[in-house]
Amino acid sequence: MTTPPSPPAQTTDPGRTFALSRRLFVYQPGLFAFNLVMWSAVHASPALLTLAISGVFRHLEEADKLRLAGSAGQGVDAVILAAWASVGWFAFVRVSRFGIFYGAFRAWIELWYTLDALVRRNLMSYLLRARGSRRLPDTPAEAVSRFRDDVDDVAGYTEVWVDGAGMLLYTAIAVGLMASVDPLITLLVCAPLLLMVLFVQRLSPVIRSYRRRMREATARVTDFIGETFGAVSAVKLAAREDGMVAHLRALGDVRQKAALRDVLLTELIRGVNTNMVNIAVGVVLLMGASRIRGGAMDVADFVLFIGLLPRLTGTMGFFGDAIARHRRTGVSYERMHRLLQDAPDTQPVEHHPLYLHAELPPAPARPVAEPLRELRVEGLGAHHPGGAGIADVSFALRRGEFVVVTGRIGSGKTTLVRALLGLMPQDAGRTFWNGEAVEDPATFFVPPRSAYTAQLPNLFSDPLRENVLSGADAAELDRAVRLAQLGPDLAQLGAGLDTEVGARGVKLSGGQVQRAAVARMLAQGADLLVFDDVSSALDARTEAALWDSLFTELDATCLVVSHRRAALTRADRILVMAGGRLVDEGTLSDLLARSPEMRALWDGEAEDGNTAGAAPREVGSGK
Ligand SMILES: Nc1ncnc2c1ncn2[C@@H]1O[C@H](COP(=O)(O)OP(=O)(O)OP(=O)(O)O)[C@@H](O)[C@H]1O
Repeated sequence: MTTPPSPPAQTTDPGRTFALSRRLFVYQPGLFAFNLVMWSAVHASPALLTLAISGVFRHLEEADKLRLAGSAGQGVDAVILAAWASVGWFAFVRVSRFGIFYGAFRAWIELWYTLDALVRRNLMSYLLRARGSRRLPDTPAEAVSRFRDDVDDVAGYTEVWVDGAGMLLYTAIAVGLMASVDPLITLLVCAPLLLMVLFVQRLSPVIRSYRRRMREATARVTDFIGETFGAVSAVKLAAREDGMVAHLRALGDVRQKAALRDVLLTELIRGVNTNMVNIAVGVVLLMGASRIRGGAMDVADFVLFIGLLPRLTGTMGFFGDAIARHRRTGVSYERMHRLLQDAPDTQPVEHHPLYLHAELPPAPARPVAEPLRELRVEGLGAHHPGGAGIADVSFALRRGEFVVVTGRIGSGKTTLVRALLGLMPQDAGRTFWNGEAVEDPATFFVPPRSAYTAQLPNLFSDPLRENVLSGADAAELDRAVRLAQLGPDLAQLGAGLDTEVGARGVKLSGGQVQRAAVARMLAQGADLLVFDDVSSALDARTEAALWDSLFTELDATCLVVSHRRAALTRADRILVMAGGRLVDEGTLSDLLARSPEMRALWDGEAEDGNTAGAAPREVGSGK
């Protein structure tokens, strides 16, 4: 599995990034403003500290001069008092910085996590509800990375603005103070620092490409490990352990080289940066010493320079980094947009309540749906990215019918039910529920109208009970378990319904996963039940018992993908798919009489030895 390269940064519009970020920051304007004030105090207060220290030296120098000039008494005392006042001021600022920093940090964490949560909520909400965007454009690992890294980048970008105001204030004060003392030294010190920032800026595409390669190499290793875990038995069966280890080692080597390059460049820049500060301090020491000797500068001014300089480089580096982060944020917005596909680009920053400090409101009651009388599908078409799919499929399903979709492997059965239910985009056709056109199948075909069991159902890593109920009324539990033929399994599983099923239900057998998924579907009490080949992991007798119990106890309408006789013999009508088209439709006896395709399927099934319930059921017979 390869990770597609990230979209290039230059395609992002910096103005759009500003607009989206602004919308995000004002989610809680009070909290944002509080952060701005607190962090301005944190960043600008060191200038006050340096001023205080410089003040101490200035007063001491003054006292010395007064003493040398022969004056004593009140004048000197007043200056010494002023020096103590500066020390007191220093101590006050120093101590209050602890409090300010604590408050600022708490406020920042609150803001950051709130914005993180908001963006994640917005992405998830769109993925769960949006039309036509249900198929993820990339791998699930990529989607997780959007939720983790890109959301962090976008919400963390607030830091640039929160810190920026304080940094700007500090830079203005520091440069102003230094220039008022000695413009030439200020220029000599600031110019190389500025050049360094520009140099790092020029290097930033290289830094980004090294970083990107490192992330891609890491993602390849992660993906490979994930795939290996998912295919342990296949690897063992094929005796491919050595090959897998060698491949992992090769991926690890590539990752190591990419990581080394990235870290080396970053550390090199950091080293040069730190040394630039040392060089700047050296310049001040050399030039300052000669100026002090010449009387053009006093110790207090000198202290001012030495005190303000180190942080000044930090702030300049910060602004260089801020530009890079702005671009990175733009790229993150673009990636999220790609994940959401058809969403407006403002979707990640929309304002919605988060309930971080309050109880969640109760889930909205399920809408009361009009009971199904007839489902009609006209000219349905849907295609997978490779081009395979279904075209021009039309059929109708009336209340209480048991309709089986059958066909050879790859004939389009699964594609038909998934497209019908809106689980993949349709590219043609219309669907009518009791004569009313269905506008958005994905949000329409949900309980209580319809429920679906996939060919390979997913369970959550929860107790079996939670998996079966999945939000349904607990009163439905026993009946759903019984109808789905899950009862005998409960006796086998040590903890019955309290059994933890493990990630994706790995602690259950294939058949148990399918029966649990069927029970989950039945618990929803839906009108239309759609089964995609659930019989593939059920023995013929259990399958026959499953259909029989549905007929006797439920008033449901069923659309069932199957090639098994247990289902075919019970069908009111059979839809025969071949090459992505509906090639025939009728009762089993009619189809067996006229359709060579149906006869081939029926005979193929007999060869598999699946003969439970083999006698064709009369059309319209009671259930
Ligand atoms: N995710 C996918 N991406 C690309 N092509 C796909 C995808 N899923 C199915 N196809 C292709 O679409 C066609 C129809 O597949 P589909 O799964 O609908 O057939 P099916 O009749 O349900 O097969 P089976 O009996 O094996 O479940 C096949 O050619 C298949 O290769």
